[in-house]
Parts: sequence; structure tokens; C-alpha cells
Amino acid sequence: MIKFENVSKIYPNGHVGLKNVDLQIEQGEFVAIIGLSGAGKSTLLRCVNKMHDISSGKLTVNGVNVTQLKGKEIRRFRSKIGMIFQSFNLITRTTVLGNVLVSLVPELSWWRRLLGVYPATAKIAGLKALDNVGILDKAYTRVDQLSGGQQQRVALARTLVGDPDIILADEPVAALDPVTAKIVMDDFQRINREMNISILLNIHHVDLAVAYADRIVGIRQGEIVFDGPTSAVTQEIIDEIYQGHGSSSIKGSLEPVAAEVVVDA
Ligand SMILES: Nc1ncnc2c1ncn2[C@@H]1O[C@H](COP(=O)(O)OP(=O)(O)OP(=O)(O)O)[C@@H](O)[C@H]1O
Repeated sequence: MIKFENVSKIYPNGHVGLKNVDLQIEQGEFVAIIGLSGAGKSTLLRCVNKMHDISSGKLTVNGVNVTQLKGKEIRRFRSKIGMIFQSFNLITRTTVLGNVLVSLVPELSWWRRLLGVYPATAKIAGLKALDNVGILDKAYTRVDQLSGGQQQRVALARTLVGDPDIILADEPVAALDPVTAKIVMDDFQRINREMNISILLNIHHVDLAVAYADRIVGIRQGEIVFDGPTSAVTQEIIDEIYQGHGSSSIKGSLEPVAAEVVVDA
């Protein structure tokens, strides 16, 4: 369980990234965080795995007080939290399998790290993760020869090989075309349902958020202004989250609501 209790985040320059956030996410939930650019979506996500430190309040993940983690504890803590970025963050000149196995490097002995020699068990785990996201046949292809969608699936496989409890995804489909975005969102949904991994995902496309997530959290200027099941989301709520910015002219329109994808001009 991820639990924010009255959490605020103030950046060193005084900017308030999060303000009095109360949020509880149970294991296995699929939550989409929506809001205008600069609303605080990434800040919220990055506090969960301590990429950002909170300024006040309390943040616990599976009972662990995140603020109190130090040194090696942080690495161990993060090993159960996968992170996916818009830009994939892969080593482009390495094979797909090599990228997936990178996440296991901290657990390997120094000589294996030095030589890049992975035990058979690690390789099998890596290949299984690739199979899980439908790109097993690309295992020995260099990452820079893959499409954007395939690269994001490599990133997803890299998180899966660590057997995470939680996956944080920061705009994972923003760089993808609508069809590929849907394929990647299908992967997230399947992984969430089949593996009971909590998914916390920032997304600009409200239609995709509503089509895939179980729960929507709306953020405006660092504050949560909506938190509820996807079924409760209305155009009025979307307008409230994107207040003052004419949601139908940005990506915050509920039309169409279903899995059909709005092309980002
Ligand atoms: N390191 C930083 N120092 C100061 N201010 C920051 C820092 N990082 C983010 N901010 C500010 O905090 C606010 C929230 O940023 P954040 O990246 O969380 O927004 P976001 O909702 O994820 O936006 P986007 O959708 O554009 O990624 C923004 O006003 C941003 O300028």
C-alpha cells in the first residue's frame, strides 16, 4: 500500500510541488494521475520511490517510511518499484536482453558485473519478462533497431524482471503514436490484472486514462482536486481538474471515452 498523509513537497527555489496530499493506494490498483502540465504529477510519482524527498507529512510504501530510508536501504526499497519514463531510458547500443538484465546488476557479484556475465537463472527471468510483453523474438536485437513502442515494452520487461510490487510510469505513451500507445496501455492493464502489480501512471490523454485505469486522481497546482473510480469521472470533473484551460481544446476531453484514441496533433 502507498500512503500519503498530509504530504507537501517544496522545491529548494520555494516552488510548492505538492500541497497537503492525502492519498492511499491499495496493492493491485491501476491509478491514472491527470492534470495540467506543471500540476505536480511527476512530483507525486517521484516521491513514491524517493527520487524526490517530501518536505513534510508522511509517506509510507508497504509500511516503510520512505523519508527515513538511507543508503543501501534506498536501493533495496527501489528494487521492488519499477519506473518507466516517457523517453524509455534504455541503453540503445545494447541488446534487448542486455537492457532487461541491467536491472539485476546490483544483485550480481562484482566479477559478473565487470564481465557482464549473467547466470542462466537471470537470463531465463529476462526472457520470460520479454515473453510477457510480446517481444521475446527481439531478445538479441539491438535496442536502437526497435520502434518506440517496442522500446517501451523493453523498459516494461526491465521492470518486470525485478518482480516489482509497484510500477510508476511517467507519461509512458506520450512519445508514441495512438495505435502503439494503446498496445502499451494494454500491456500495463494485463500486467496489473494478471500479476497484481500496482500501476501508478501519469498521463496527459484523459481518454486513455479513463479507458484503462480503475481510479483517477486529478491534480491541480499540487493539490488533489479529484480522487475516485473511473466510472465517476464526468466532463464537469475533467473541467474542474483542468480549470480555466478549456479542456476540450487540450487533451483533457472525455470524448471519446472508450478505448478509441484521440490523435495528439
Ligand atoms: N527541481 C525543481 N525545482 C523547482 N521547481 C520544480 C522542480 N521540478 C518541478 N518543479 C515545478 O513543480 C511543478 C510541478 O512539476 P511536475 O513536473 O511535477 O509537473 P507535471 O504535472 O508532471 O507536469 P508535466 O505534465 O509537464 O510533466 C512545476 O511548476 C515545475 O516547474
